[in-house]
Amino acid sequence: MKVRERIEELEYKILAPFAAKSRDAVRERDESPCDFRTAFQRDRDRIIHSKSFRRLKHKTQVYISPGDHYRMRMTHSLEVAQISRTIARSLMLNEDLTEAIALGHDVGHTPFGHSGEYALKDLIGCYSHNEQSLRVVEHLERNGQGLNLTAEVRDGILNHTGNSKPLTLEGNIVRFGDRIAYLCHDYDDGIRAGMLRPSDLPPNVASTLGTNPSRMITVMVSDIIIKSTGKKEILMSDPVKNAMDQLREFMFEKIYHSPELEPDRKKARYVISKLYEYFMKNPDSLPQEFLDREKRWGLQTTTVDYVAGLTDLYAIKIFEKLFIPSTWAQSK
Ligand SMILES: Nc1nc2c(ncn2[C@H]2C[C@H](O)[C@@H](COP(=O)(O)OP(=O)(O)OP(=O)(O)O)O2)c(=O)[nH]1
Repeated sequence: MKVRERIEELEYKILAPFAAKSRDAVRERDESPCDFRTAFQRDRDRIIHSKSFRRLKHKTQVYISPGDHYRMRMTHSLEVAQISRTIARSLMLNEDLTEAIALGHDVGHTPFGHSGEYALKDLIGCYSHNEQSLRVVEHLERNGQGLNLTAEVRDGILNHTGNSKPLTLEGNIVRFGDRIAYLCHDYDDGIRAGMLRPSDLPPNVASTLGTNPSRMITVMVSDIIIKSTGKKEILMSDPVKNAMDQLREFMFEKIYHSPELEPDRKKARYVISKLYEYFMKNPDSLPQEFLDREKRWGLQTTTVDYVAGLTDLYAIKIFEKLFIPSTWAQSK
């Protein structure tokens, strides 16, 4: 019996009845299974080895061009994976599936975080990073062939945010894991940036979740585990959910929509708009790989794919080269 088959059997013996089982997973296209790794382990590994995942290390979470101790999207994805895996393992759900969804959930994020996303939305009428993440793994990675992931992982990536919920409990864990991770690490980074103090927290947040970021994670994670054990749903108790919602409102006011960060957000939107407009007018300047895809997807989608895939650093570099040639000349 192969190692993978043994793990697949173990999943049936050990995991909760509602856990997703890797033996039942179906890929986009038929493919022979790996001898050692289950389908979900293999999906996780494919995501880790993808270019889009590597680029997350140079994509903004909240602060543009921050110091080394601030989170970028890569660190965010790792923290979402850590939090989500703890919850999955404690509930005897499929940890590998949870990890694959968590690591892949943001691969479609634009440069400059949500500012880049809003810029593209203004330009083309619709753009959602979760839909783009799915597009990346289905149609853009591996020179357009996609990663051929399982339906469970793709569903979790697509539905990690927004109104429709993932079909698996593992996907629903990542929805919570994402929020818990970003609220706590952005709060931590906000303190580091001198934009927040623990004493600024609304009293109900401080008394329910505490004021230390790691304590906040523990409170929310434990609450989900206690509330969801033996259930067919991923739940959070009302008091903790209310405190989490209040923390989110507080973070929007103090950080995500803060006037202090508006100049950076404005610059980011400007860079993205200029790049989009430039490549729409000069498609021949797109890299060959994208030009090849234009025939299938059309110019607008191809330009969006290119601009959305850029890292912050690379977007700035191209912007300077195209629009501020003197800066570009000096940097050479
Ligand atoms: N949701 C949201 N997040 C923002 C905004 N501006 C900055 N951020 C930051 C806060 C978090 O670090 C991160 C949240 O974005 P993500 O793509 O990680 O989460 P997502 O939009 O899927 O979360 P959600 O479903 O809204 O809780 O981006 C904004 O206008 N909306």
